[in-house]
Amino acid sequence: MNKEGTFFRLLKYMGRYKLLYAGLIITMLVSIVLDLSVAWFLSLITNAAVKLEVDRWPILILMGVGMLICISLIAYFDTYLKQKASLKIRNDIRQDTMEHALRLPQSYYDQHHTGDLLARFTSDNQAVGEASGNVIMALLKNPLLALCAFIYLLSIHWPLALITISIGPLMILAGKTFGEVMRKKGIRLQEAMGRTTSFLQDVLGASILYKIFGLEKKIANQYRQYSSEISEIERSQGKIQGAANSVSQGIANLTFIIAILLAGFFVAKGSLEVGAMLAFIQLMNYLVNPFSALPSLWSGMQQALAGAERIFQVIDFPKEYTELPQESHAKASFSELAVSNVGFSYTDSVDDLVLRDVRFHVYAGQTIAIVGTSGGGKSTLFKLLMGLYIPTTGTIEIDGRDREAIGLREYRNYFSLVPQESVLFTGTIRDNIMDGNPSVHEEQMIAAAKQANAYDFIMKLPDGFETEIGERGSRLSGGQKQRIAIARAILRDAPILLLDEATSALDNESERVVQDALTKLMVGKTTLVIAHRLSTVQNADLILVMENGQLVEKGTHDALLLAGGRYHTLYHSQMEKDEQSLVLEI
Ligand SMILES: Nc1ncnc2c1ncn2[C@@H]1O[C@H](COP(=O)(O)OP(=O)(O)OP(=O)(O)O)[C@@H](O)[C@H]1O
Repeated sequence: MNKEGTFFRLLKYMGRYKLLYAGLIITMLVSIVLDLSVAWFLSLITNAAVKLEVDRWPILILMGVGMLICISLIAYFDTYLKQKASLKIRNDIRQDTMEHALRLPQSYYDQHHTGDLLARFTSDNQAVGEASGNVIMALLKNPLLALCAFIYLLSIHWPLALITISIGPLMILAGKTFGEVMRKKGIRLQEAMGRTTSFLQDVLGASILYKIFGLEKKIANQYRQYSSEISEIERSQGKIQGAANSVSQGIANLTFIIAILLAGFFVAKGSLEVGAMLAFIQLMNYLVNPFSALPSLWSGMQQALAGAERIFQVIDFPKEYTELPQESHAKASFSELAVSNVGFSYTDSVDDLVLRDVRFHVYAGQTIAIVGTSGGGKSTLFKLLMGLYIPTTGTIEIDGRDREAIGLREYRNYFSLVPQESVLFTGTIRDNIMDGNPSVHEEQMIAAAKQANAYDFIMKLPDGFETEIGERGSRLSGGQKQRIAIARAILRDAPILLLDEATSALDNESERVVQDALTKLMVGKTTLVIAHRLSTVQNADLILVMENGQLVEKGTHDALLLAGGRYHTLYHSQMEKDEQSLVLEI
């Protein structure tokens, strides 16, 4: 997107608050009038002093006090309204970004680091907020104030006014030159911020890992590099800002000196009053200052546009749903899941397929086990079943209808998932269980916890169901987290259950309790289970053996053993390993 496009999109957000901006324009106009009246007031005082008109002082004092009060009031309203506009726009953009983020396809999250996404919610959002309040209003006010001051100057002494205005084109040129460089630096800075946030998120969320592996020094060095990169860009931004200020101040001071020398000369020649000269000097401030502020304002705007561009990249990424889905309700039942000729590539290229010609049927109430070597495509198949990715070739149909015909949200309502390591949200145990179905009653929630073998341990916690579980459940053991996730899945009550090696990360005792909870969860459901331990899948109605993205065998445990193929080899090599480890343990 070009920067004009970005700017107009930002303007649309501002357009939502027309009244607020109308108020800001009014305060801006009043403040311009007040600024100019200060010049006029100066000339009144000076002329009264030169002409020894002492009797005019009471009225002049009253006028001065009146102007001071007005200036203070306007300054208050101006700051308040700018702040309000900026906060409202930041809030709107934040919410739009979130609504889009929630509808982004899984492929976005696989390709982007969440830390980078976070930076777009925070530092980019802040830059945009600054631009839509202070910066844009200053960019409007400054040229207008300069124009009004110029017209006033013309009425005082036109040759002097023309000399003074010559500063304008020079300042605009400086503003454009420095602004463009600042924009590029701005983009680099925001990207570096994104990288650093990603790094911090990884590291701070894995304190155990760096402590155990002694990675502190390595991480500190890496962070030094990230931090130095930010400092380096900020330093060079500082240099550009410094150069912009110095050039603009230089031009401003030069114009100022020339104009004052000439004004003094005209006063000495008697063609200009002393009061007019003072007013002239004050007006010159209003002409020169806005122009000298222009380069840095322009570069601030460019930086904000760089931030806005990064936010709009998220908002423009093709999303899964047009509307934010409503609270989802699991489907009551289903009859048949048909996977036909499914091929899939993460890169959308048929040369890069990680699944090839996968086909099988699952009927209501069956338990299907998916086994095979690492990297064979088991988890990818689950992602396709859950509608996180679309098959590159072939179809997945539930009761004769595919994902598109059913509608994505409704399609996902057929499924419930218990992954290898369950993801819980920061909050209480109750919040996490109720995520399965927020509309159930207390008794149903407790029953689900009991069925998931979680009730006893929850009751032993000081706050029971109200216990805060820490970041992603960090205050719970692996087995406890799995049991909370199972209680959540019980409440969801979806007809198809996907178990992705749900007990593989647990020790024997914990595995037994969780497996028991899973068995209860599986009652009356259709279950697809990814399993590494072949001993756990012997009772499955159908076992699918996957290798290199293909279904190399399928059948029951007994049939596959009899067939003496891949499953037979896998099974026996695992049995041997188990026996060896048993001997070692003894
Ligand atoms: N998001 C992704 N982007 C690109 N390639 C991926 C992605 N996820 C997985 N892959 C690749 O797809 C292939 C299948 O991976 P998948 O995770 O489905 O295997 P798996 O059978 O579940 O393995 P494991 O048993 O080790 O978990 C692998 O070659 C993997 O590198």
